[in-house]
Amino acid sequence: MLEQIIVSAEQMRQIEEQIFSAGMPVAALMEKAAGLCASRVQSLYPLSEIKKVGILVGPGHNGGDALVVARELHLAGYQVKICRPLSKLKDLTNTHANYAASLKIPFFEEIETLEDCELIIDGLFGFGNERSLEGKLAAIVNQLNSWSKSVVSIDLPSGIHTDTGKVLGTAVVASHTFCLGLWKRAFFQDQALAYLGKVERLDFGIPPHIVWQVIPQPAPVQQITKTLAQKLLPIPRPQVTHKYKQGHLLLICGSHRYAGGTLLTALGARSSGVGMLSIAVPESLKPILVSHLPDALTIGCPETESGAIASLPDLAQDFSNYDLIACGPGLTSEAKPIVEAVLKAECPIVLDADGLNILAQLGTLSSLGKRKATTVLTPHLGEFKRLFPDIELTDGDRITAVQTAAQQSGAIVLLKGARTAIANPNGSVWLIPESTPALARGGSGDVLTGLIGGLMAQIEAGESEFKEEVSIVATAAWWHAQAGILAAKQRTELGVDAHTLSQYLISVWQ
Ligand SMILES: NC(=O)C1=CN([C@@H]2O[C@H](COP(=O)(O)OP(=O)(O)OC[C@H]3O[C@@H](n4cnc5c(N)ncnc54)[C@H](O)[C@@H]3O)[C@@H](O)[C@H]2O)[C@@H](O)CC1
Ligand SMILES: Nc1ncnc2c1ncn2[C@@H]1O[C@H](COP(=O)(O)OP(=O)(O)O)[C@@H](O)[C@H]1O
Ligand SMILES: [K+]
Repeated sequence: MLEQIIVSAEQMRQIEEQIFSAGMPVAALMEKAAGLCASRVQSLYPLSEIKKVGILVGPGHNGGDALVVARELHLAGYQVKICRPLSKLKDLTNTHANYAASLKIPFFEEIETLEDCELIIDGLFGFGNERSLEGKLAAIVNQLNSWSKSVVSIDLPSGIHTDTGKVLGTAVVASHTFCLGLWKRAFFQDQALAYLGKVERLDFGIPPHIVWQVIPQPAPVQQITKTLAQKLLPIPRPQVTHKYKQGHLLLICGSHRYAGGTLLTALGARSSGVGMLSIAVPESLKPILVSHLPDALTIGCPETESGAIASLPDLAQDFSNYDLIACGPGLTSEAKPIVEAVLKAECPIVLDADGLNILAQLGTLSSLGKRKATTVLTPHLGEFKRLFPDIELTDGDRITAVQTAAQQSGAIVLLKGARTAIANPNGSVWLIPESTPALARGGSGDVLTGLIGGLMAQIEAGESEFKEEVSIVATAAWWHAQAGILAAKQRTELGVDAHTLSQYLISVWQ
């Protein structure tokens, strides 16, 4: 459960405070957290493989953690050296420094003394870091980065802002980061990814009731996990069911110019397992759709001169037949009347690509909250800026930006990126913990739109009471990312074209 929660620096500080005021000694908690760091370091970098470890110690409790690690590694037989650039230390950190010195672990002020070390432990700053690294400290970090050594950062790479993930002047480029206690927001911010390396959370035993004293339950910012995604999947299906009970999705997409995107959206939808898939496309695209998706009901629509959808025929006009409509990929800007009509539907809708661009032109964003059913918007950053020109990404903070966008628009907003973020109008946010740059390819977003539509349609049609749509959207995004990861593992990062991606979706669950 705690694995799912994502906190800000302020919330972590308050949780820590509650633990201390309940009687846990500060030094004991540090011993637990840093003790875990020390044993993880020993399993990742066993003494049989490396001997010399340099420890970078800052003035606060992050430095205290580093000194505990220094002590443990020294006692285990590693050759440990400490670089402590600042003389003034917090009391507890100072006590650990005195003990380490009594063990004859050498202390230095200059980072150069660590150059012959095979591994560096970065305990300069943790979640207390808010100011920019300047002067001597910046020089130390830059020197360390220039060596390209293995670096384990305790809690956060020093110099990374805990909430926004912004680089404060400069920051340590870690090979591993051990996040202590609870996941912090920076781990889900695109701009921090290049600094984090491999990440893991070290659970030092925070009592859940203390967490809930500080943050509301359910946690406003959470990550989607495999367990949760699996739980939200509409399987097993009931024994007695039929196709319309398993969700009827209407896709409205495509134009002469963008036939491929239509196919990819449809393939994404098909892989969701949706009971019935109807696809409204320009008439001339019908043969190609039918040849690739014989299982779908393809509805040919009258076309404009340039091959965009001009109007919707009866079959695609009576929206009451559908559990959900996904609309947008490949429409071109000519399909304005189509998007206007879709916005009037009484069922939930998903808008992507040209659907979003048209929505931005219509200027009706603020009326989405008045729709009877849920609206899901799935912009990448460019579309996001067009849709929400007033929302600034202050300090590059994508999490707050998407949260604001959902609250402003009354829609579920999914902001695509290396770490996709999904926000609900009530303020809650879901984050996708891992993905792959293999997905940075034309068409992978189309696959996602279809998948979200197909999965949501099944949930809408289903009998389950639990229909928290934002978590279904997050499940689809998690699934999409996992398919990318799996495909990249088997085919390299170059082998994950969008069509291949759609074929890998179901393998995620096999
Ligand atoms: N999560 C938890 O509950 C636990 C946290 N512990 C450790 O405690 C850390 C937080 O400790 P602190 O609150 O002491 O904070 P930090 O150790 O992150 O550092 C804060 C200190 O550095 C100074 N400082 C911050 N940025 C600076 C800059 N750019 N230039 C110069 N000085 C700067 C501050 O004035 C303050 O004195 C965590 O990251 C973690 O490593 C563990 O010891 C125990 C459990
Ligand atoms: N560096 C990256 N790491 C992980 N996922 C990425 C990365 N770049 C893009 N993606 C994912 O790929 C998809 C791209 O979607 P989009 O920009 O709409 O492309 P398209 O319109 O060509 O389909 C999104 O789901 C996004 O999250
Ligand atoms: K650190």
